[in-house]
Amino acid sequence: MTTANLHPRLTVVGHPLVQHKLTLLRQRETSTGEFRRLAREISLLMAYEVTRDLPLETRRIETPLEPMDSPILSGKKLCFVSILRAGDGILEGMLDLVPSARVGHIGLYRDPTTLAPVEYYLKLPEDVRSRLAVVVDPMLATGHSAAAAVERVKQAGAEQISFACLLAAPEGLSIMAEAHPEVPVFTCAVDRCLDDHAYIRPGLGDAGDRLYGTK
Ligand SMILES: O=P(O)(O)OC[C@H]1O[C@H](OP(=O)(O)OP(=O)(O)O)[C@H](O)[C@@H]1O
Ligand SMILES: O=c1cc[nH]c(=O)[nH]1
Ligand SMILES: [Mg+2]
Repeated sequence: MTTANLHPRLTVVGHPLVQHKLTLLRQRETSTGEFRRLAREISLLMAYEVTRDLPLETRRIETPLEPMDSPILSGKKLCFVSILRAGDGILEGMLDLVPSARVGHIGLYRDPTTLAPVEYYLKLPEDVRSRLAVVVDPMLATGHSAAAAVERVKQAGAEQISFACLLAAPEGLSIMAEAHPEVPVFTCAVDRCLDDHAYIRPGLGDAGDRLYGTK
């Protein structure tokens, strides 16, 4: 099956630096500090892809030598929405590239038995509706957390929404295609499948635990 069959608006970020860093990130022996650093670097590179279509306008400026009309980002710009807690490992890198972006947080965890997302926190910027909202989480596994987070952002009035993750399972992409087919999804890789505990295989393990050293 090709990736286009899994999701109509899927981008796999194939840049060699991203792919190299993703391999290091996946490795069992990668330390917590190194994992956090790699996730941040990959996210910065992903932010470059995610923002590729931001609209530009022209501003009259003066260089030291003469005036010119030069391109500049137009209107209200970006809001990153992190799905706590592992989303914060992506947020840092995206903010490195776009330091002025607004930030929202959605606290979600997967119920270990039902795997349904349980919401425990929500705070979005008031003007999220006039920004491109980029929902971030390293893992798109069953897809239920991402689908629920995007739904929340839609309820807040946002009309332009993207989702960015490090790894996606085919199952999660199908759920996103069903629930939010118009929302572009960016990932660094589409892995083989989910296992019996809904972990992505081959995957990278538990992203939150690896980012924060909690296991
Ligand atoms: O696609 P899904 O099947 O919904 O799974 C993906 C979710 O699972 C992980 O979070 P987790 O529940 O482990 O919470 P954490 O970030 O607090 O560790 C991950 O960061 C996603 O949010
Ligand atoms: O593989 C997975 C699936 C869900 N959450 C993770 O952190 N890893
Ligand atoms: Mg986790």
